[in-house]
Amino acid sequence: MSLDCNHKIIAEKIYLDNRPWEEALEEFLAAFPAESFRREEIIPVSRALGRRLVETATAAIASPHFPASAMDGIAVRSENTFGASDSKPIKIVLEKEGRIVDTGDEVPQDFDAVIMVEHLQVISPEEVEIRAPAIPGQHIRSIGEDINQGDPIVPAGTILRPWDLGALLAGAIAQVKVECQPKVAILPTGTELVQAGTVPEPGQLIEFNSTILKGLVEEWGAEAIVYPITADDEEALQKRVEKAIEEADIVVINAGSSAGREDYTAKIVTKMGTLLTHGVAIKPGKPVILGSIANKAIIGLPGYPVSTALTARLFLKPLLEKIRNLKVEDKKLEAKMARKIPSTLGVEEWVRVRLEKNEQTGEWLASPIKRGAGVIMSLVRADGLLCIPRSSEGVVAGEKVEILLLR
Ligand SMILES: Nc1nc2c(c(=O)[nH]1)N[C@H]1C(S)=C(S)[C@@H](COP(=O)(O)OP(=O)(O)OC[C@H]3O[C@@H](n4cnc5c(N)ncnc54)[C@H](O)[C@@H]3O)O[C@H]1N2
Ligand code: MOO
Repeated sequence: MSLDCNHKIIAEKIYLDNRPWEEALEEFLAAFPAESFRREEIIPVSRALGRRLVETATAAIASPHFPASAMDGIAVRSENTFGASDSKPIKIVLEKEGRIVDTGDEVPQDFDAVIMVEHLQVISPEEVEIRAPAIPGQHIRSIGEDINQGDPIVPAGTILRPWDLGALLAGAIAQVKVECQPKVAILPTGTELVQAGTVPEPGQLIEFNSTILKGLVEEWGAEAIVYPITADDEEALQKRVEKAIEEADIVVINAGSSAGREDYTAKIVTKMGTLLTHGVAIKPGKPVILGSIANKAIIGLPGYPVSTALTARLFLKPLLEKIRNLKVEDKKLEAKMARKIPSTLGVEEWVRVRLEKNEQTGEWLASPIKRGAGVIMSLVRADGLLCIPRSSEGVVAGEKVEILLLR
């Protein structure tokens, strides 16, 4: 918008779409074949948690790769122990017939059993007595007991878990070929914003949405690249977007999404690529922007923090899931509404709720929290989100609802 000389507001383009978000999302996802974002890289095993393994990894060495004692005690030759009993104890001369070993130590050659220290009677510093025979192989972890050299350790396609990484390292695999994480550029915008750590003057606001987004992006298995704050300046924003498109697969522009004088996102997407959606029928988060520039995905997330978080959840999460071919499951819970919440027909509304358990019935009771999209504390306080569908004018007290958990 702009002001004419009589200071009246002149509308340039105020209308936004009012599409169902599912329809906008479907069209958006269809614009990006997942394969076009998939790349592979070789990285140290220690950094590969949560990554998809591209090639089956086979053990370079066996584990253990030497016969290892499984207990603290002495290594013996089992043949020297046969016949030992309470009535006929056998003496073992240390350094000759027995060697002291701790758990994990190599069992010296020619020794084929370990007797636990609890089962020894010390006669002198050089001699111990045993009262039961040792079975050959007793308390010895043989070569390859865990992993044989050349054995497949983790099959291709596995999303690597902590113990997968441990097994790879045990098999002397130091590096693995994995799928790259999608890269998400996060561009906070707004002349009023100042970097966290700065004391804000009146009119200035501490920038924090990029930290929320970075956390979400990492939770959803992608790499976040947070850019410095861009002022509300069309040329500056365009330059940032050009750079971000070169560096990332997905560019998230935060704020500047609605119809204000300094809201440039939709304009820039239209100029540089294809604007698919500007505005969906949800509250909060209505002015979301979806598009593409040079085959990269562009998402304009509304600036209010709750709108930012919700629209990221609705549009960025599914795109990352498509690229990674992996769903990050939502946690849900059935609850009963503590009181009535009215909602606008035709708009899907997402309400933050607190949950309380009725210890007698075991039922969960959901109470709505303040609705403002600028109230970050509503997310801090909330246990979950309730979605009131477009077709509904609200929920009534006692109604059974499904809550998307935030904890
Ligand atoms: N005339 C109209 N005004 C507005 C409409 C509308 O349809 N017509 N939509 C409203 C809705 S709904 C939303 S949501 C907001 C979205 O606004 P923008 O995406 O353009 O964001 P801004 O106006 O720049 O910022 C809103 C608010 O959020 C703060 N903000 C922005 N970025 C950050 C950040 N990185 N960290 C922390 N806080 C941030 C910003 O300072 C503002 O206070 O528009 C309504 N207006
Ligand atoms: O869409 Mo806005 O996020 O309702 O306030």
